Amino acid sequence: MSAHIIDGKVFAAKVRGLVADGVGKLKAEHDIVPGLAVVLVGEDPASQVYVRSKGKMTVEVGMKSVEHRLEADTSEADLLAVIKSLNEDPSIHGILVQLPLPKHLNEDLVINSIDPAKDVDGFHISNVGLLGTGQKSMVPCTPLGCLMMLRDYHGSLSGMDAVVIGRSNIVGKPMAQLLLGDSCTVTIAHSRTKDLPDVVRRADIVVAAVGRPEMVPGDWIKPGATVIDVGINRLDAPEKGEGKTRLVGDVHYESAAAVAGAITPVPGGVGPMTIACLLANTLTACCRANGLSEPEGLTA
Ligand SMILES: Nc1nc2c(c(=O)[nH]1)N[C@@H](CN(C=O)c1ccc(C(=O)N[C@@H](CCC(=O)O)C(=O)O)cc1)CN2
Repeated sequence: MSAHIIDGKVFAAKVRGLVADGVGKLKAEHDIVPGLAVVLVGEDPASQVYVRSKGKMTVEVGMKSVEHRLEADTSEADLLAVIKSLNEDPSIHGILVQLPLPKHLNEDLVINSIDPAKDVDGFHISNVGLLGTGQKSMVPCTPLGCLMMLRDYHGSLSGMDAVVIGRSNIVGKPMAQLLLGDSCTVTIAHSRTKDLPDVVRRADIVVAAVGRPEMVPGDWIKPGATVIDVGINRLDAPEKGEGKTRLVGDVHYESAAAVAGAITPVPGGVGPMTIACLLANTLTACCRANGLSEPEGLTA
């Protein structure tokens, strides 16, 4: 058996197309342009790439893009002042602080200083609480992207057994809430879970978000299950040349693809959906801020 490959690049392009349509309609009917501000502190190379991509794609879908690049030693007070000015700026509907932040900054404090209505990452404690209680919220981009791919592939997820491996605030916990919201029976597994292979073997849906390269082998996967690999791990690849690297997920792709019904690759799976969902969330935030109906198919 060979799994269906869920192509995140193609799916993300479709989502960005829907966002661009929504942005065009807002402009034509209401003369409103959604604005997204991204704040980057420091020079983490991967973060710089993601922030550049976010800015480029924001402009491509017709939105206003603002970038604040701050020095690595920026004080908490200065960062909070930037966020305050963005909270008060009516042309900005979405604010995102790129993570990870340098160690001297308190991530929770910084995130919770963002206006929850503009918190397009869905990390603010108010949005976490709203999602956890099944109320309308901003939903974290990576789990939202996973949910969209699962719904697109399966239609209804109702009654399916889902295992989320990983309990981070950014992916594992919100992913579990979203699957619960779609009536899955959800298990959150983590480093202390007993008999992890057996737990995973029971699942119709496996979401791997642990950050450990190729930790989940194919013989943990139930035949026909759907595997969503959130991991992005960079390994040395001397076979490609000196200093070269290759990306792998948290799932051992070849062995898992041999038994799964469907699987997301790395790269080209969940990753591209993260930025597409950020744009979708910005459009949603803009519609909500203006009392307009939300775009269809772009929210949880
Ligand atoms: N404030 C936030 N910070 C971070 C988030 C987030 O959602 N909000 N997520 C990640 C980084 N991230 C976006 O910010 C992100 C990660 C990966 C990709 C992606 O498209 N990956 C590609 C591979 C890219 C590569 O070659 O490195 C793929 O998987 O195909 C997009 C966005 C942490 N920080």
